[in-house]
Amino acid sequence: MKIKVPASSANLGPGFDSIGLAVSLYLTVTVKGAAKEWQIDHQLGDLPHDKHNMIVQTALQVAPQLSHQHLEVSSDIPVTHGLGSSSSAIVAGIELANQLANLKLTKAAMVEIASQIEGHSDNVAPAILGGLVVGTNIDQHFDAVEAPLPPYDFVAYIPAYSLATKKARAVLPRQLDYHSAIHASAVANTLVAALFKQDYSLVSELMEADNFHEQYRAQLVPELMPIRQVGHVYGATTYLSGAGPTVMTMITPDKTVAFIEALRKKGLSDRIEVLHPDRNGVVVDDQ
Ligand SMILES: Nc1ncnc2c1ncn2[C@@H]1O[C@H](COP(=O)(O)OP(=O)(O)OP(=O)(O)O)[C@@H](O)[C@H]1O
Ligand SMILES: N[C@@H](CCO)C(=O)O
Repeated sequence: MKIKVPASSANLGPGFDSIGLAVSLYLTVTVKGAAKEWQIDHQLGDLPHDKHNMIVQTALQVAPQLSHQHLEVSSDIPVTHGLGSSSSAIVAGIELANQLANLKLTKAAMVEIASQIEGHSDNVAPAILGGLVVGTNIDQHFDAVEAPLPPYDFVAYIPAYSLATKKARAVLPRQLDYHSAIHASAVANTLVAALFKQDYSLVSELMEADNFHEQYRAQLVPELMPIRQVGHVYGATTYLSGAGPTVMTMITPDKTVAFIEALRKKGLSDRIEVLHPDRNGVVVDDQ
């Protein structure tokens, strides 16, 4: 059995902790069979190879009775880079428990569990459901609405350094004053309306008008503003993906190549991936 989970790009500017898009990088977990102890084969740096691995920890949280398994994990989602690697691991763990313990969880139930574990739902919801998801936890449950997919390429500029979500949340203010909060929320509300109306010139303006997090995190990700400026030359829209440091640019496909060449000319030499929305979310292949 193989479990495949997409990466996700959260926030899309002002949709802080509430908007996320599943994108075309993947974590794959292959279940090789029963084992004496949990054994996780992977080449993903210093992540644990035993029961302390986040995928196993999550699976055991959902189904504590699971017997030990030998798993093979591969992933092209960079870890601690703002593309939802932890959410993809959590979602893989929930699906692993779901399949091995035959829990028959619906996707909605999986989102509930995953958002409780992750603490916010903007990465886990698209990783499970696929597509562009707007959602929030309220009264102990999760409300999610799937939005139309923007017809754009998503160019991810992935700096070589990593940035833990915890560190990127530590630079945020503890409070916003009342008027600033109302304005920030008004921008986010209008962005959501524009996404559903598929009015992408409005989407572009509002996606770059975040007041919740980007101005505080820009000091940690010096690439954000230069990439946004280059993007403007190509009519593109740029935001900080999740907690960063990945910088995401939403661009008309016929401009993608020229945009990437312009980034390279500016000396931005780190990894670049041209991504597309993933429509499926987590999938299981029984072969
Ligand atoms: N494939 C994986 N297997 C097991 N654990 C993983 C895997 N990928 C990520 N993790 C865990 O998730 C942690 C990274 O989480 P973090 O929230 O800081 O970054 P991120 O999820 O990549 O970024 P963001 O939440 O901003 O999109 C890693 O330190 C590791 O503990
Ligand atoms: N919304 C989250 C995503 C990262 O987990 C943040 O920006 O901190």
